[in-house]
Amino acid sequence: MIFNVLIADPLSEDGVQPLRESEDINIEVNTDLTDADLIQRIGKFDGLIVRSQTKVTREIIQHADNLKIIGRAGVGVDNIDLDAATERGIIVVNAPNGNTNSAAEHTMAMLMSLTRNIPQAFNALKNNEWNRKKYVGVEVKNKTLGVIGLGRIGTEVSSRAKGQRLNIIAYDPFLTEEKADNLGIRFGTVEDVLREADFITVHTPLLKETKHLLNKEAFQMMKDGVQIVNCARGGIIDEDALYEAIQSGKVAGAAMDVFEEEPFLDNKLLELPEVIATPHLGASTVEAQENVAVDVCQDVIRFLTGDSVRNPVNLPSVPQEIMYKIEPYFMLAEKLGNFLIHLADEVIEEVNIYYAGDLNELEVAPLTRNTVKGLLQRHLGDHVNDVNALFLAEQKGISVHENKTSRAKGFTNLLTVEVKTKSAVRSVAGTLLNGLGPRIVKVDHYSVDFTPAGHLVVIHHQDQPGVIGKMGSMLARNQVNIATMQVDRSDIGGDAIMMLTIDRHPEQELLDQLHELDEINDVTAIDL
Ligand SMILES: NC(=O)c1ccc[n+]([C@@H]2O[C@H](COP(=O)([O-])OP(=O)(O)OC[C@H]3O[C@@H](n4cnc5c(N)ncnc54)[C@H](O)[C@@H]3O)[C@@H](O)[C@H]2O)c1
Ligand SMILES: O=C(O)[C@H](O)COP(=O)(O)O
Repeated sequence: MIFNVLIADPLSEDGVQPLRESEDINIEVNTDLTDADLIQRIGKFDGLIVRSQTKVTREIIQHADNLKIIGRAGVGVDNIDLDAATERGIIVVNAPNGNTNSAAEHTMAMLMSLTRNIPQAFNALKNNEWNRKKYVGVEVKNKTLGVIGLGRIGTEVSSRAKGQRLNIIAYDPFLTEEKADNLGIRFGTVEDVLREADFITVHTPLLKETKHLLNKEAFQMMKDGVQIVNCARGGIIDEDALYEAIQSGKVAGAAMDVFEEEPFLDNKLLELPEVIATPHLGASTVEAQENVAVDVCQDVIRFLTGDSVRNPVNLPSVPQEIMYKIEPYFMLAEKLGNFLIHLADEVIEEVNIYYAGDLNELEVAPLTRNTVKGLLQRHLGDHVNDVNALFLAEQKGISVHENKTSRAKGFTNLLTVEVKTKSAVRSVAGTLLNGLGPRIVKVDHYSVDFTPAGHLVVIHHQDQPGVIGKMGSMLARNQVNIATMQVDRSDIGGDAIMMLTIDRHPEQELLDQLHELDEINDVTAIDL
């Protein structure tokens, strides 16, 4: 199968080259598409790669009938409707590390330009104005830099700012006093940062909680003459409030790389001499663009050719060394889900997944997604995948729980899936046998041992002499060959199970005839 990938924003050729060379992928580079063009054309693409310019809206995603992956060559994914992508089972990947250094360097350049009026002075000079008095700046040494958001870029900025002898106070919901001590910075609340800093730089994503984080009230809390830097995302600062704070003299200046509306042109902030700005250039270096293009294109290739991705945004990221250990269990998890859904006659309300033995030691979230995918596939078909399995389960009112235990009842690893419906609890357990692949070893409380593949028949019957013979003759009369067979019972003469693997799909009529036998309570055919 050949996959079509659209590159909708300019990307470094270093990243694009491997896509071009891939035998499995056809690329189209078209960086001039309007929203309407995209809506019209997106249907034929399996992959879409963008930077921050293209807005991948819900409407575009709704028209993306074949889209499997959206790659963002950069960090921020606020230009992509993640919920819409997840709901449609489209994986979103980004390139979170490739531009950290460039963004941190740009932040420092902006801070230093701001404090020394470099852009304004240069501009004046260009206009033949030699004015040394007007452009007197301030030193940063021994002043306090407030950092809001101490992730990759915030941390890099802090370490560079320490080199400028700035004292750092930072707030991040994941920052502890201990971590701050190790970084040689001070830990504070947002209010501490706002009150104590001489310069404030924001490095958070744009989220509901960070939208207008720096607003009128925040500016009021700040020191008089504070200077602000935003090289993260437009919208973290309320631009109207900033304008007023500068006009009132509360804020002495601002350096902005990102804006609420981009492109940022004809904006009143640009009329203020205290504001310096760049057109979203934080990641615009040769090195950063090579890095992010390579990272995102590699992930797109990996995904489309069946490998696991390194930087998923709408799936928890699992380190390679852990992925390597759990990947062999993927098929087992999915098959157990596929099998079990056939035993549940009513609407599933709850799924419990028990990880035992070796599995107890592993990060099992991807296995849970595969199990749920297997369960939902019977009714939702290909619409369900790793990305949306848990979302769809939640949407259908099914609660999913993971449980871990070291006791694997004689197996080195045991994966048990249990579903609860209004009136029943059904379960199946499987293991991965060295060299033999996945095996199902328990159906409800019965012990069995079969490969979860091919045409399976589960028969619940009464443990009486002659049942197996009757069943065998009936299949023989219908030209159905039995490949493997397992029998187990709860007690002598009590409820029992037969697990058959047969060589072809059985007709419903045959299943009905089996069911009509007095000793047989239930017959379920399952094709895996
Ligand atoms: N200007 C550019 O060209 C450019 C380049 C790269 C990245 N960026 C942007 O810079 C920002 C940071 O990128 P990063 O790679 O460091 O991301 P990151 O995920 O490593 O760090 C973001 C940090 O913000 C913190 N955070 C979240 N909510 C917060 C809140 N309410 N208050 C304080 N902290 C909060 C998170 O805990 C996290 O540590 C993003 O918005 C990204 O899109 C811009
Ligand atoms: O979030 C990012 O990575 C930056 O904002 C860079 O955006 P860009 O790819 O459009 O330069």
